[in-house]
Amino acid sequence: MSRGLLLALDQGTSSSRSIVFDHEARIVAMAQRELPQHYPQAGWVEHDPRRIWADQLTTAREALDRAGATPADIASIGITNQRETTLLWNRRTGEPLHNAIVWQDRRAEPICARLRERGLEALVLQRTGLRIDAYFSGPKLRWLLDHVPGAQAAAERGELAFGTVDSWLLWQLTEGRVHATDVSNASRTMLFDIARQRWDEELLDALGIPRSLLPAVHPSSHVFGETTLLGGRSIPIGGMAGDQQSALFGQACFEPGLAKNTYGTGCFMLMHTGEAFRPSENGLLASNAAQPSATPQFALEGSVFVGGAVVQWLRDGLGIISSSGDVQALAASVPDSGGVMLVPAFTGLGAPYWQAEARGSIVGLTRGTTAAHIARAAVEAIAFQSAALLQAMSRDAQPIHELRVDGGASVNDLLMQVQADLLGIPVVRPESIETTALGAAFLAGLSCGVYRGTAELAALWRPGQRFEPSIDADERAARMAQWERAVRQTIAP
Ligand SMILES: Nc1ncnc2c1ncn2[C@@H]1O[C@H](COP(=O)(O)OP(=O)(O)O)[C@@H](O)[C@H]1O
Ligand SMILES: O=P(O)(O)OC[C@H](O)CO
Repeated sequence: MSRGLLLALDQGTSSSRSIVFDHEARIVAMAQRELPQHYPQAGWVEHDPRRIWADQLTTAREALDRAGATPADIASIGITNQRETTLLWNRRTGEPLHNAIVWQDRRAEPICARLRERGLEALVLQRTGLRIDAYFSGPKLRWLLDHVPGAQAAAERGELAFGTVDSWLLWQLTEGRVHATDVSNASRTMLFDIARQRWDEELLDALGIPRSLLPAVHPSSHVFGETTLLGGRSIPIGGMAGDQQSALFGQACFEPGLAKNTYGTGCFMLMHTGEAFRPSENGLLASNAAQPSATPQFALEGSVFVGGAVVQWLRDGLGIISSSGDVQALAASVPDSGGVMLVPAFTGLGAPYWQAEARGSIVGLTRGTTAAHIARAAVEAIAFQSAALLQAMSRDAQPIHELRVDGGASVNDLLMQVQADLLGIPVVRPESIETTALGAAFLAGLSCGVYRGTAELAALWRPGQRFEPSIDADERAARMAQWERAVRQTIAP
């Protein structure tokens, strides 16, 4: 008899992972492979599409093995992925025409500059919820069509397929039978009308992108296809979503005003905003949330470029800790940062400041400043940046009542406490912080009848630790004002 397990394929920027969940959302087994990064030029980042697929398949087989499961035990597969990363392949041979261009890659900036010169910013914001930026897939695809010899002509003959990583994995799993994506991934291409949920003709024309390249778009919970590559019996692929929207879903944020923050290398904060689309007026991005049905759902998003990475800098740049986990003890060895403020604008500042040229600063140093004060200021900087994002979100949408957290740095209790203090709302860390993969498993389980609806999923979200604010509103306002002063000094020293 089937064990009703769910297999999540989580293809991230730094690794490919596969996790088997049981019906109660508990992890049964997992496997992981690091993904090599390629930097052919300054500002360029690439991944090998074949390596992505090979590692994903290997980890899926390993996870099944470790779970003692056969394909017959797996009710459905969910895919979640690094978003925006752009691939182009030949429909007949399945051969990629180029390495995948990773979301961090800036090479498409001149293409974006031309779109801005043509005055397309308002149209892009209204249709896609996004700013014109090289981050998104559309400009990256334009670059590929311009620079891979013969690509534009082959695309016009209908010979090529474009996809984000979800589409690539689906194509491989279905052995070239299915070319599709979900709304949450499509909404990060800068080519998708997120309210009407279809590819946008005007934007496709503006970028000169042939329609035949594009995948079909479905809700995130949908039977996209099936695969026999994990063994004899075919398994449905029942869910797909971009990783940040998948984490929002895995955190059971199904209602307007529910929000999550993922503390990894950077931080990604998303708030569910319901079924009505309104572009941000505060420098945030709007996208489609992971959708259980065809009814459009939206999320606001803001990201902090340097989150946990500031801790890596303490380790590798300053050498004041020997592993990331040591930062908590060092930062907690002093009661506060002694007036030191660290603004980690190593690569500029993102939302809500959008200061690409800004560079980092440390202010408030005295003769008494120690490594512990710097470490504390670094941890606090992660929380300050996230608090500024949340304030912008609350101005755009509605106040939120608690923040759900996940990601590698969310294990840091001091960081979580400072975050609750600065937000003035509880910060809740679930029992399992594998919420990205869990979101994909939930989506896959819904389309295949393992779960009946989101109410059942909300009951499976298990809070672990809750951090309550411990300072009053006046102190909170004073600390945020101190942060904003430090940011102003950083932007205009
Ligand atoms: N205890 C800790 N306190 C603060 N940051 C931490 C801690 N442990 C790990 N980190 C940071 O978390 C990040 C890794 O988190 P992870 O979710 O794996 O990131 P990503 O998915 O971006 O690779 C690193 O930047 C690391 O410095
Ligand atoms: O793979 P991650 O976790 O670094 O997430 C990448 C984001 O989806 C980029 O938008």
